[in-house]
Amino acid sequence: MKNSRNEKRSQHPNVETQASLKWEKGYKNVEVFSKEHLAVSLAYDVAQLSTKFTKERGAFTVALSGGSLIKYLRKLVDSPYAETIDWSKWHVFWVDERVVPKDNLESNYKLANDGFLSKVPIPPLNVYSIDDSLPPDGAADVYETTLRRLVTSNVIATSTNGLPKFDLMLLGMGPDGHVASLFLGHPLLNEDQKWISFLNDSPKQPPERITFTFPVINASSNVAMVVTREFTTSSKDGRRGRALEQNVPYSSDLLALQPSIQRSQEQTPTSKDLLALQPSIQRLA
Ligand SMILES: O=C(O)[C@H](O)[C@@H](O)[C@H](O)[C@H](O)COP(=O)(O)O
Repeated sequence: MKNSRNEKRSQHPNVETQASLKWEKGYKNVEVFSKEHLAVSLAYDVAQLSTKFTKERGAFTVALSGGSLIKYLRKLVDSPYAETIDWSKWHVFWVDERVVPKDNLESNYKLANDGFLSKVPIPPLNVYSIDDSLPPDGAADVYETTLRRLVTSNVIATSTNGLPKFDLMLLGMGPDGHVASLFLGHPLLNEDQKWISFLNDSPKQPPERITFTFPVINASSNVAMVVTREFTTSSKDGRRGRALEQNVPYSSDLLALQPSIQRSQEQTPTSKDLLALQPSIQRLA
């Protein structure tokens, strides 16, 4: 996210800007936070974007991932954001979802609803969960149809190449470098026609999922990768270790993730780079 934001953040009384570190290698868009400061800064940034897009477009489209991201949204449900954000303009989506009933503990919808959505007044019709009565292929098709309808009605903006352009995507990154449900070596990494695809063989449980594809992720106006875990360098089958040693081949995809990175023509971090951040993260945690 942009450098000027740090100045703005420092005007906010709750934000301790000195608690974040810029990574020495000079990736302008990578910041390392203590866990508490991450939650404070994330809330501040999301609120800023909510105000901007609500004013510009009359809507704010946010796509969530699962994982630990949800607990780092916790400051948004407190004062001042609970009262100042225009929640009625929010439209919430999932970048990936496990194809399980919505009340199942594995459901990303349930995770987000319990930890965040149930605590803020977003209109229920603006929360786009999957149809959990369908198998993965059907659920993916229905979700894509919903996105197309919302693009047509301009609730979701459109990129110059006709893709849905979400105002904000909040992504995590798994220990093997996966984002959304796009896993290293999986054929779905190359999907460039569908907006939403499905898999029955996710290496991470549960196996049945739907996921945004890379073209849709890369078309987003803003992407925040909220990475709070340690990356493993070895696993029983050695797969994770190899992924990290090979500098996970997401680099070009990640390069496209943030328009600001593209503009500055800087290198963007891969999973291996994020692994190198761990000492700093541990220092601040
Ligand atoms: O459905 C899922 O499995 C999650 O959406 C997953 O893709 C998650 O975002 C990453 O694994 C990061 O998870 P952590 O933030 O917990 O590391």
